[in-house]
Amino acid sequence: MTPRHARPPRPTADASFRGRIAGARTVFRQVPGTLRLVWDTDRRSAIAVAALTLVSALLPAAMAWVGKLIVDGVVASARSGLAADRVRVLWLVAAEAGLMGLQLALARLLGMLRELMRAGVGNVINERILEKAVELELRHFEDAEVYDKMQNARREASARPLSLAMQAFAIGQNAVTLAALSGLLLRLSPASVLVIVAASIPAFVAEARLSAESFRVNTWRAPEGRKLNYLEWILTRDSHVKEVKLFGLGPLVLGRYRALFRKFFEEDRRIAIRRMRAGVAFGLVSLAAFYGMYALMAGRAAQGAITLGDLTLYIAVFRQGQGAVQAILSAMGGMYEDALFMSNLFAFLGIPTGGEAARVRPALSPPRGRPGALELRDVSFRYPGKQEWALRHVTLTLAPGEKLGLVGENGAGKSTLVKLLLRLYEPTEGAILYGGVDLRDMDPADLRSRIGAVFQDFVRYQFTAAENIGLGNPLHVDDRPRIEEAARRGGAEPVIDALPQRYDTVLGGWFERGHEISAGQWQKLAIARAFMREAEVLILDEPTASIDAEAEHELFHRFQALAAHRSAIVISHRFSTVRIADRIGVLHGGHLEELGTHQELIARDGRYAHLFHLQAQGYLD
Ligand SMILES: Nc1ncnc2c1ncn2[C@@H]1O[C@H](COP(=O)(O)OP(=O)(O)OP(=O)(O)O)[C@@H](O)[C@H]1O
Repeated sequence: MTPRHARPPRPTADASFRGRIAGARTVFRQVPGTLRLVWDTDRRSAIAVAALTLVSALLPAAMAWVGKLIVDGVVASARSGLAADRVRVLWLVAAEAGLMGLQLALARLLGMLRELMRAGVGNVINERILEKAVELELRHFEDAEVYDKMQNARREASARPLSLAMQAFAIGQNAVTLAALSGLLLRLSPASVLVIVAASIPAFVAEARLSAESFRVNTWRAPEGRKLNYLEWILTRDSHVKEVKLFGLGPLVLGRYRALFRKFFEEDRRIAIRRMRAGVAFGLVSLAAFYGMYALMAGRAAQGAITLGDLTLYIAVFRQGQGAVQAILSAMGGMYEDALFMSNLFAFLGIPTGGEAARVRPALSPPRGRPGALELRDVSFRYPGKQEWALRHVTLTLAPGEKLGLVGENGAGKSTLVKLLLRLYEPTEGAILYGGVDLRDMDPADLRSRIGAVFQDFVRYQFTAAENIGLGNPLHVDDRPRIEEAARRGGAEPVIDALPQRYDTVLGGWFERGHEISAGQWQKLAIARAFMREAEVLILDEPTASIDAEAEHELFHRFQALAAHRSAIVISHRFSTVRIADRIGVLHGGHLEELGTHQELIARDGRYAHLFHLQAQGYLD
């Protein structure tokens, strides 16, 4: 079950100017880390992009200057009527065409490099996220907040870092362009440089605010986004289709999907409209600034104070300058948004792990080969963030080689006990010892390598039958004789024999040529998987839920023989199964209520005896 957490308060922006500056500073602190990430991923492309960007940055000024020379040349040539002047003009036009061609080629080249980098960088980030996911512990996956962080990071991870780097390049490029243009403009009118910059600032502020809002909305939305994915999943998964059809769930789920989507869409629409309004308003401000200055310069040209070429230069430079300023400001806005998302990614990558590491160094390790005694000393456990105890004061010792049956109603705490034994969680109170060593002092990998387990919700790997078994021991995933032996021990041989390509048959319906098998057959493979390792302790959490009575009988007798030297814990709702265990524990509401042999518990005439007779009666009737 996924624990429900109280929803965090909806984040509100600190609206004060100081708060905003501080917020922006925190956000932009993500920039160096991100750039380093991109740099580390693909240095050669990064250098190439930087060099090409620099060349592109100088082109607008060069073209504006050539444009001015052309106009002045035309005027001069018209006045002089000399052929040499005409030829000079033609050369200038050819030069401008050359510059345009260069610009075009550079833009394409940059586009291609960006595409290649996008794939490379995206992949590296995704790998980091997956590596982190491998590092995370079960408690993280069962924590909705951490889960949301992961989804948030995954959603945006591949695109954002490169986007941020490209925004940084765009800022650099436009800054160089602007500097070159300003150099030209200063000659004519220093005031216009100031006008260009001043007219663009309000647009920038608006853009940054809207970016922050769009980020807040997206982050806030993560839990709902997950719900949306889940609804989509219900309607598109093969495993759900039977119930969806039978109960006619399509319209209901689709309705919920639509309602959620509409809510998202409304928020997006609101932001898009505000963006559009701000864009129009501030665009008009820039336009007014441009035409004001244009009128001024046209007047000066009309008076003959500047040449026609100067006026042309002025128009080109002013337009391009304004474009460059706006590009810088919008790149800064975009960078702000990217950096916000990167803070999400870094937050995910920064989730502290290693909580499972052994408390002592070097970690303790009981002797291998023979099972050790498994001891629960007054163990109590509460799931993180929960008030109720899932296990309370459980004390129990499992002698080496002993087989323990565990029974109890749904929610009694049986699976929780298994999670503690595997050290997927630690006891809130008390301690668990294996071979005399507290589990917290052992390396979890060492502990887990000694345990073979079949979980209630075992996995159906959409791989070959051989891999489905071999994955029980990654070191031997290709070791066919060992896999065959595990299949024999786990009673999976008949399943394999019935498959068209035996061990090489791809199982499940997800991929082409996949061969679907029954729930019981899947379960037999899962049991065989547990036999892939020389486990000291076997844990079977309801291993027989899907297999038929005859197979169950056979499994348990084989199991008794195979597990002769191993300890075992078998959880089952079938009393006919657990009765063959050496001792049986009855869990009730997290308490170990009864413990003893089948005979002892029957003689005691308590809960076990009651439930046993109830089930036996059911069979007899
Ligand atoms: N991940 C979790 N987070 C919070 N509470 C949980 C979690 N998993 C189980 N619980 C709670 O802990 C208690 C024990 O659950 P557990 O899964 O151990 O029961 P069980 O005996 O294995 O039941 P079943 O026979 O249905 O498999 C239940 O009250 C359950 O609601």
